[in-house]
Amino acid sequence: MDISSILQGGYQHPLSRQWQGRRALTKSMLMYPIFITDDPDASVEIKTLPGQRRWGVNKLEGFLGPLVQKGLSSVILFGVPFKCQKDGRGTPADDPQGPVIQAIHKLRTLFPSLYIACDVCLCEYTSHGHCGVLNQDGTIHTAPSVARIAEVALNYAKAGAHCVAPSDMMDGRIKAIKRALVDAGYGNRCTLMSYSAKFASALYGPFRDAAGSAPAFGDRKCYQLPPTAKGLARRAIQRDVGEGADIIMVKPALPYLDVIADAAQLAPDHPLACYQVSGEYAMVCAGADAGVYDLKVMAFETVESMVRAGATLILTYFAPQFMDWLDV
Ligand SMILES: NCc1[nH]cc(CCC(=O)O)c1CC(=O)O
Ligand SMILES: [Zn+2]
Ligand SMILES: [Zn+2]
Repeated sequence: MDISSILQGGYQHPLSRQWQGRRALTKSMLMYPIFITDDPDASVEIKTLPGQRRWGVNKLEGFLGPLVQKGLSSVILFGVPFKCQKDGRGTPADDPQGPVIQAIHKLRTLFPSLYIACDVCLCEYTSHGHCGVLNQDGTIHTAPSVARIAEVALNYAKAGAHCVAPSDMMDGRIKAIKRALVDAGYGNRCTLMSYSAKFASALYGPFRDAAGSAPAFGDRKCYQLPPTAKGLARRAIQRDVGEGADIIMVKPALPYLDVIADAAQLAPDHPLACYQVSGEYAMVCAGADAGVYDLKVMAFETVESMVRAGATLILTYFAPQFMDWLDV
C-alpha cells in the first residue's frame, strides 16, 4: 500500500482518536432547556419529550441541584403559563409574578454559579399563539412586535438573567433589544444570544406541545426561514452580528449542519450556538427505543457532529445525561 493511502495509523488509540477532533465536547458547552410553569409545585411529565417535565419554581432546587453538582453550568428558561390571561401583546411574558421572572430570582439565589439564559418570545403568552403582535388581517405587525419583545427582554435582564435569547425572528429585534439593554444600563451585563437562523421546521412539534405555543391559525412561515434558504440564513447571521448579537444561533441543528458551518465562517469571532430541538431529541430517543442504535452512542454522534460543524455551545435536552457521560 502506498504511504499516502494510510490514515488508520492516526487513530488506533483512544487518545489519538481524540486528537482528530479539532475541539472536544465538554460539559460547559451544553445548555439545558427547561420548562417552567405557573403552578409552583408542578412536576408534570411531557409525553412527547421523554424524560422532560414542566417544573414549578418550588421544584427547581430538587431537580437542578444534583445536575449543577455534576457540572451543569447553564440553562435556558421557557415559560409555560396556564393560569394567566393571554392577550394580543403577550402581557404575561414579563409578569413579575409569572413563571420566568420568578424562576430567575429563585435560580440566582439557589445556584449563584449557574448561568441563566431566557428564551424571549411572545408565542407562549399571546392569545393567538404567534411570536409577535398581529395586524387586523392576522399578519405580523413588525414595529410593535419588536418594541414589545425588547421590553420583555429588558425585564428579564432586570430580573437577573445573564442572557436573553430572542427566538421570534422579527426583523430588527436584535438592534432594538441591544438598544434597550444599553439605554437601561444592562449593555455590559447581559448577553444577547440571537436565534439568527431559525428555520420553519417540523421538528418543533414536541416543544409546542410542551409549551402550549402552537399558533391558533396559520403557521410561522412568514417569519421563520424556509428550510431551503441558505442565502437568507447567511444574511440573517450577518445582519444579527451587525445589530449587536453577542452569540449567534442556528436552529434546528442536525438537518442544518451546513448552516452551522457557514455561521462559523461568517461570524468566526462570536460564540456559535445550535439548538438540538425537541423533535431531534424525540427522534434520537425513538430510534433507540426501536433498537436502531444505542441511545448514548447516537446522542454523542449527533452532538459531536454539531461541534465538528463549528458549534461552541449546544442547547440540548440531553444535557443531564451528558453530565454523567462526560468527565469534564
Ligand atoms: N418561539 C418559539 C420557540 N422557541 C423555541 C422553540 C423550539 C424549541 C424546541 O423544539 O425544542 C420554538 C418553536 C416554535 O417556533 O414554534
Ligand atoms: Zn415564539
Ligand atoms: Zn421561543
